[in-house]
Amino acid sequence: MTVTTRELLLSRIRDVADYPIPGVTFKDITPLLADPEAFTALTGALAELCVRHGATKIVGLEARGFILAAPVAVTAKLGFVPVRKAGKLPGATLSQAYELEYGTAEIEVHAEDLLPGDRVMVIDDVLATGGTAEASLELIRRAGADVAGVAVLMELGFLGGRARLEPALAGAPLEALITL
Ligand SMILES: O=P(O)(O)OC[C@H]1O[C@H](OP(=O)(O)OP(=O)(O)O)[C@H](O)[C@@H]1O
Ligand SMILES: Nc1ncnc2[nH]cnc12
Repeated sequence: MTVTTRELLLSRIRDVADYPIPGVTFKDITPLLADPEAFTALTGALAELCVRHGATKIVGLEARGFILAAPVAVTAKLGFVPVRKAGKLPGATLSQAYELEYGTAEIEVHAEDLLPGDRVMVIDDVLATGGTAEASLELIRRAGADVAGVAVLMELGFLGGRARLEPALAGAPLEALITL
């Protein structure tokens, strides 16, 4: 990704103070999505990382992760598997509980959508504490698939998510287009 593309993405992210809790600056990506040049550059850069790391399948994390992961999967010509918040998927699921920057949550996947032999790249908008990504890697491995890596638009470096995620990555790459 060029420096200009990184600057374009950075310039389109909006800071919203004190949301959803006082003291937390929320990084709103909607202005970036609304700009076709920035959105295309973003999905192209993430798709390139998926191909570079040999992914054969894309996992997107509900909800903001879906916005990026679906166009990335289409661009990279790979299948897309949704990891959803608990209680949303109709079939037999694997579940994983985890702690968020603000609260706790549980995510699920249809185990049959991930197969032994799949090399899965996880796509999300933000890596904050790393709890969501960590839980998704657990689900991928429990389904019998391999982890190709994790790629996010933004890493909130000051929250230490990279260090938390390291054991679960087990040598797989964590890619962030922008680190704040
Ligand atoms: O690294 P973490 O501390 O786990 O935080 C990052 C996660 O938090 C946000 O999702 P959120 O659960 O707020 O849901 P949303 O996508 O539905 O807004 C974001 O989209 C990531 O998935
Ligand atoms: N500070 C933050 N901004 C945007 N998304 C987030 N997800 C978790 N923390 C976040």
